[in-house]
Amino acid sequence: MFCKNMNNLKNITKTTLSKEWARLDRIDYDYQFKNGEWKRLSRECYNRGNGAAILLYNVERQTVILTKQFRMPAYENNSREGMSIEACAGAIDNNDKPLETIIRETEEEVGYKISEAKLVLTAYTSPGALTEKMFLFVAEYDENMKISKGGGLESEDEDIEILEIPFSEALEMIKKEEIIDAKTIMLLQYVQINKLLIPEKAGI
Ligand SMILES: Nc1nc2c(ncn2[C@@H]2O[C@H](COP(=O)(O)OP(=O)(O)O[C@H]3O[C@H](CO)[C@@H](O)[C@H](O)[C@@H]3O)[C@@H](O)[C@H]2O)c(=O)[nH]1
Ligand SMILES: [Mg+2]
Repeated sequence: MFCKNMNNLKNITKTTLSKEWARLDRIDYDYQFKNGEWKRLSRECYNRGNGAAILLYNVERQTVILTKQFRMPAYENNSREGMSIEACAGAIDNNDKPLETIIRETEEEVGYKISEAKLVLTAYTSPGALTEKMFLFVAEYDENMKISKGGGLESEDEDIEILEIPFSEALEMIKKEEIIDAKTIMLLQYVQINKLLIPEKAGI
């Protein structure tokens, strides 16, 4: 069996090593190196589906909305880094579209009702280990869109603090390594590079 568009890949077999919350598969495959030699290789792939994230920004206030929550994998890596500051994000349920997911997560996690969002980046977050592809959005927010306190779903054991912080401070937090989540850094830098938040726009 050959993989789509790849004639240097064949005989792919999949063994599920673990299937609880998500699925860990070992995938074995024959791969032909540039020198022509074929080798049987093996890679573990963790599959928890795809994800969506959003950076909410307000031009008048020059602020962004972020979340703060405990992340066990980050704590496991470095116990001082367990509390993670991130853009609002959620896993995409099987049949959902990324936009539907992010509109729902925005209400659940930060309490803002948005009706539209702009897809600005699509990125594999860790393509050597995760199957996950992330869809990254931006949207403007204002206080009229705040319809609930947010904080995440108790039924899902979510415990999310909502932060509204000046954009300039968020950029400083990247420099100080207080924001170390990749999707969040990408979104903040997208807003910076594309000048979505600049003082002139706010009339400052
Ligand atoms: N029991 C159990 N529950 C889990 C596990 N992993 C996640 N959950 C539950 O599933 C919920 C997932 O919440 P979401 O808001 O949908 O996802 P997320 O954890 O914020 O993930 C988002 O960010 C991740 C980190 O950047 C992304 O990896 C992911 O794709 C998504 O965008 C969590 O609150 C938790 O209740 C697990 O291993 N075990
Ligand atoms: Mg989330």
